[in-house]
Amino acid sequence: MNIRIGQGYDVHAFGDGDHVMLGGIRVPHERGVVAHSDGDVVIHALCDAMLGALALGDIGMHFPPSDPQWRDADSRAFLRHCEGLLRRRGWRLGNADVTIVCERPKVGPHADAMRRVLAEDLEVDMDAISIKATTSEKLGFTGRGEGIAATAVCLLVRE
Ligand SMILES: Nc1ccn([C@@H]2O[C@H](COP(=O)(O)O)[C@@H](O)[C@H]2O)c(=O)n1
Ligand SMILES: C[C@@]1(CO)OP(=O)(O)OP(=O)(O)OC[C@H]1O
Repeated sequence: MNIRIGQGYDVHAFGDGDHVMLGGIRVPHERGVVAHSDGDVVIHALCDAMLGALALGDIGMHFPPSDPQWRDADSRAFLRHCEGLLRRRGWRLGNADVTIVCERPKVGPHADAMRRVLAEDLEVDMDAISIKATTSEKLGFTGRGEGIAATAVCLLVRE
């Protein structure tokens, strides 16, 4: 088989702070997120999608929340690690598609900056990375503004 698919999902609760990290971009917001690392749900969901495609477990198995080494970590390091795992096995990322779920912050104005950062870390063209967002129409935990979620799917390819 020369293609593999993976999917990932991540949630962080909002907490104290003045920004959220999304796709490696610092997005100003009146809340931060509660997390062991920098709490970047986009990158965490993307890592889980890539690890899922490789059947290599999940992000918590590679970077345990119990390990102080990852406290306040820049999630881009996790992404680059996952990229190395797939490349060493002969795969490359075909494309990835991410959906961020929150009422706020507004994601649209930052989406291209996120795509640029993620494409750089994943060593692919920017058009291989899609970032979308939706509210949940004020329903559920995202709708009440209690937290932020992201889902990701990716396709791995090899010739
Ligand atoms: N945090 C968000 C949420 C949504 N968007 C953009 O707004 C559009 C409409 O959202 P609905 O939930 O009302 O469908 C959505 O398609 C996104 O383009 C956003 O940028 N940031
Ligand atoms: C990223 C890690 C790093 O310890 O911790 P968190 O920042 O809390 O994020 P989560 O999405 O719960 O993933 C688990 C961990 O791998």
